[in-house]
Amino acid sequence: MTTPVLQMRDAAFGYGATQVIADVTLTIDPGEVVAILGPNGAGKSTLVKGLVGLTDQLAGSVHVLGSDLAELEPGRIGYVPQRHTLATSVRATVAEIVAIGRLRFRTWWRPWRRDAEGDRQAVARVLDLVGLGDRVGSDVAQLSGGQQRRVLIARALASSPDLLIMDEPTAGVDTANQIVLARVLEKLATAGTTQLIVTHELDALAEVITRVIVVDDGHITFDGAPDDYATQGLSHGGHHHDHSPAGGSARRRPHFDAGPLDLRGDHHD
Ligand SMILES: Nc1ncnc2c1ncn2[C@@H]1O[C@H](COP(=O)(O)OP(=O)(O)OP(=O)(O)O)[C@@H](O)[C@H]1O
Repeated sequence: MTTPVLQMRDAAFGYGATQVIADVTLTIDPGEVVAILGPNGAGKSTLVKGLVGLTDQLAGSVHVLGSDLAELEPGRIGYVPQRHTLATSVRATVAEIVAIGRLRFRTWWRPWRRDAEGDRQAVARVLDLVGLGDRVGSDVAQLSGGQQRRVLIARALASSPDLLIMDEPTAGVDTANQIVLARVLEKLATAGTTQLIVTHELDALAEVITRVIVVDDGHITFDGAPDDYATQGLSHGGHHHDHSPAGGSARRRPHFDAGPLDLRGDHHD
């Protein structure tokens, strides 16, 4: 039996004493590409931010590949925040931003010893993957919003995460760039990258999604295959209450022979 990438039981998340989302029980297996849908303010961001320590876990258990979330080594979960671009007065090149994702592979006891060639290759590889292989040396401020979003995806991928979380990756991006982004996510899915994507634009990502979770008013109200969401979910106004915690009916990607991205390079000591 494969170890689930993510396993949550009766988990709740919020801000300090304020609970925003509760009773989250779900299992995500390797290779699944899960869309999290739901109205504004439902608690989608609060849920995914809880997985990277940006909101507080207030109840239940959360395990990532068998490890308790509280003990998880940084970088195991890649995170692309919502509505975030790289417009800044601090100048940085695309490669410099993406290289931040490599910090996971520096050791605290020897921070100066780095595998410069391994880092360079990993950065080049993730930039190729997101279609920005020719922009390595560009100033990020010169890139479009959609391209900056792809730089952030590359930065998250540079840490070779077991799970890639993206909060509304296609929001505020024009249709042409949405298509480019959808292709990037498809490529990642083919490589076996497990993805959790908060989105309002399911249509743009229809080809890549293997499972849909709907969050409404701080609870999961649907968890199942995209086809079931399309047929049952819509006919019930998007609020299907036959909640299947283990996602047993979720469609699995029929083929993925490549393993998850491994960009660790030579970080052995
Ligand atoms: N820093 C915070 N402190 C307290 N409450 C917050 C904080 N940030 C968000 N909330 C509250 O948490 C609730 C859920 O917000 P969240 O951003 O998770 O929703 P969402 O489903 O991601 O919405 P959207 O689609 O608009 O991004 C909202 O009622 C919001 O007011």
